[in-house]
Amino acid sequence: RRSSKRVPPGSLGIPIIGHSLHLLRAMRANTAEKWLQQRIQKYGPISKLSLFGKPTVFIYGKDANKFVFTSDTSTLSNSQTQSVRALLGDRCLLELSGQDHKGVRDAIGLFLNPESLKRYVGKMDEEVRIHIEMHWQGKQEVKALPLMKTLTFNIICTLLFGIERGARREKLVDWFQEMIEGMWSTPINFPFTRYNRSLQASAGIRKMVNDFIDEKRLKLAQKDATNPQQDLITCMLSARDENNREVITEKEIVDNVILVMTAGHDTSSILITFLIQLLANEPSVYAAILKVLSFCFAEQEEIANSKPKGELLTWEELAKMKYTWRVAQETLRMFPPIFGGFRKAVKDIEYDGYLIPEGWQIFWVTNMTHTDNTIFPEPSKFDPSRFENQVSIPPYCFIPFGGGPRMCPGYEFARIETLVTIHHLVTQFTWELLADNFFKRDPMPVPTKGLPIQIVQKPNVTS
Ligand code: HEM
Repeated sequence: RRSSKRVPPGSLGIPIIGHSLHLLRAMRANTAEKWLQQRIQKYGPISKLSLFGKPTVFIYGKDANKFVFTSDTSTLSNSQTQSVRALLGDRCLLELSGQDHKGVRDAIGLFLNPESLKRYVGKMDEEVRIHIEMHWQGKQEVKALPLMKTLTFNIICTLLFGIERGARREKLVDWFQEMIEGMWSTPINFPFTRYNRSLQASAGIRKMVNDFIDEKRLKLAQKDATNPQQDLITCMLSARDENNREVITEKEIVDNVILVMTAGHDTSSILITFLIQLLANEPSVYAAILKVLSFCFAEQEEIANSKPKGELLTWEELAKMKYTWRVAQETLRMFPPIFGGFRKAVKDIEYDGYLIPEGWQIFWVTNMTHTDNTIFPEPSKFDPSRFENQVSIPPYCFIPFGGGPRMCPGYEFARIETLVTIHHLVTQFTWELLADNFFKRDPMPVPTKGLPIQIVQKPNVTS
């Protein structure tokens, strides 16, 4: 029986196209928040529209976030756009629910829980040092965004998947960039469309990941892998039920390798890029930031000076980088890499006096609570001290990593790679911006020119 409630106000727009082009255009012009604010003014806090071919309800605010992140699978399921599903695969975590979701998430979590991550800090540090030696030292100008993408991709390849440096890794990174570019595109599959190029890149990645799986399977059979949990692929291959049958199918391994690589490198690279932008040595432009920069520098310098030159960072030292992490959190508040996401109503839902019909999408947006001045006073001011007392921030209001059972499992991983990278950058270099700091959302926020910076290496560097 249908509820007597009515669906939220708004219009579903032109069939198929709906409001997707409006939203994508606003994101590219960096006016998506304004576009949504106009909807709120016109229709109120809950309204209907049509996005990526589906009727959708846009909701925002603390209660809306709580509803999205904590509703169980009998009410809401995860929902991706058609292009995301086609590119990442229908057995990746984003598509799974209930026990299927839990099983795969537990396997991935084996690598991403803080206990395991403690072991990775030194390796992560090595990767960052190699990267700085190859791409920063001896240079006067660099482009931060592409470099951070290379760094975070290399970290994931080495640490999580044990994929060695070389031609294959480089091919893989090219395909990833190509695939990601079409992820939020209109799914029109004709030769030369963005979506078509992404699909081709995704097929290339799939083939390569299948080859990695074959190699790791062989090593496992030869008992070469003394520690079956040494990388994520080997671990998923080793997972067995009581009858010694593989628990995770080969397709699930492929889909989730692609998901973790996508979710894990683009997001962190954007966070670090925005941190580099904020910590630029531009006192005339960023007088307020100068204080942040000097606090951050003092914290990192103290850690660098407390240890012998060349010694790798430790988990305990990362725990001391409290101020730097607050700067990163404030960066995530103002420039969340993930703009928002979708869930699907599994049944007719009554929400806030309205009916959300079964099958409709629900669109949640990070920025709307991050820039709400009742939660974060003076939201356009960059102020890391907001995070000094974490409990003062109400639950479900700071949501760069989502929340609830689907909350980003890579949170700690991202924290470690951000802190290690910023440690080396601020203790070894100063930098100035070489272009304006305008950015667009594509769909993640990216500085339009890739953030070119002029760098100066500090004398007597302690690294
Ligand atoms: C600054 C860095 C990062 C940000 C801002 C971020 C943000 C997010 C967000 C908003 C979600 C969706 C949550 C939801 O739908 O409720 C998510 C999911 C996910 N993230 Fe991250 N992420 C980051 C880094 C990482 C890293 C480093 C990894 C892996 C190494 C990772 C792996 C994943 C996975 C696998 C999911 C899907 C979880 C699920 O559906 O159960 N992320 N992330």
